[in-house]
Amino acid sequence: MSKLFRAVILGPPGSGKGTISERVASIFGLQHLSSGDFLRQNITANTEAGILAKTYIEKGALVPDHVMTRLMLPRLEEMTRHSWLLDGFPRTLAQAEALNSACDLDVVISLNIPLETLKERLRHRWIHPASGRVYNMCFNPPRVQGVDDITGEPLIQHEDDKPEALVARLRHYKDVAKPVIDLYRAKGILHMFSDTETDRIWPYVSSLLSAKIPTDHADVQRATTH
Ligand SMILES: Nc1ncnc2c1ncn2[C@H]1C[C@H](O)[C@@H](COP(=O)(O)OP(=O)(O)OP(=O)(O)O)O1
Ligand SMILES: Nc1nc2c(ncn2[C@@H]2O[C@H](COP(=O)(O)OP(=O)(O)O)[C@@H](O)[C@H]2O)c(=O)[nH]1
Repeated sequence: MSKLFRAVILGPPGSGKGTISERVASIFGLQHLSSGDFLRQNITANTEAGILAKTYIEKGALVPDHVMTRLMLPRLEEMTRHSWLLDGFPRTLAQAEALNSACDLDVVISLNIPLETLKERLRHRWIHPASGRVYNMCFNPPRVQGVDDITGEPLIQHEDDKPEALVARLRHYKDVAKPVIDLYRAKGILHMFSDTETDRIWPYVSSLLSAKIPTDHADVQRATTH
C-alpha cells in the first residue's frame, strides 16, 4: 500500500461494523481500531480512562466525549504510519469534530440496516470478551456451541444486547448519529449501504475500497473475489 488511507465505519449496534471491519482488515491490510474493544482493554488494564469509562459502560451509557477523545486521539497518533479503519468512533458530533481536527478522512462507510434485522441479530450475538471476537448463533456460529474458536474460552452475551435494553439503545443511536452522518455527507466522503445481509453489502464495500486504496494488483483481485 503506497499511500496511507483513513476510513471510518458508522452504523447502529448490530449493523455489521465489526464483521465488515474484520474483512477489511484481513483483505486490505488496514488496522482495525474498535472503540468498544479498546475501551474494554483499558478497563481490563485499569488505566485512568478505563476506570472512568467503566462506570458509564456498566450503565449502558455512552462514555463522555472528552474521555473518548482523550483515549482515541493518542491511540491514532501511534498509528500514523498505518492505514486504518475506525469502528465505533466517532459516535457523536463532538467526537467527529475532534477527529476532524486531528486528521483527514478518505472514506466514511455508513451501514443502514432495518430495525427488525438489528433486533434479530443482536438477540443471537455472542462475544468472546477478551478478544472482542463476535459470533452469531445463525450467521457465524462458533465451532463448538458457547465456546470461542481460538481460545476455547466461554462466550458471553452483552447485557445491553438483550431484548429489553435493545430498542432504547437503537433509538438513542439514531439521534446521536444523525449529525455525524450529515457532517460526512456534507464533506462528500459518505458512502451509505442499505441491505439486510452483510454478504450482500460486502461486495460493494470491497469494490469501493479497491477503487480508493491504491493496492497492488494481487490484493485487488483477492478483494473483489471475496
Ligand atoms: N465513541 C464512543 N463514544 C462513547 N461511548 C462509546 C464509544 N464507543 C463505545 N462506547 C461505549 C458504549 C458502550 O457502552 C460501550 C461498548 O461499545 P461497543 O463495543 O461499541 O458496543 P455497542 O454495543 O454500544 O455497539 P456495537 O454493538 O455497535 O458494537 O462503550
Ligand atoms: N444473520 C446475520 N447476522 C449477521 C450478519 N452480519 C453480521 N451478523 C451478526 O450480527 C451481529 C452484529 O454484527 P457486528 O459485526 O457485531 O455489528 P456491530 O455491532 O455493528 O459491530 C453479530 O453477531 C454478527 O455475527 C448478516 O448478514 N446476517
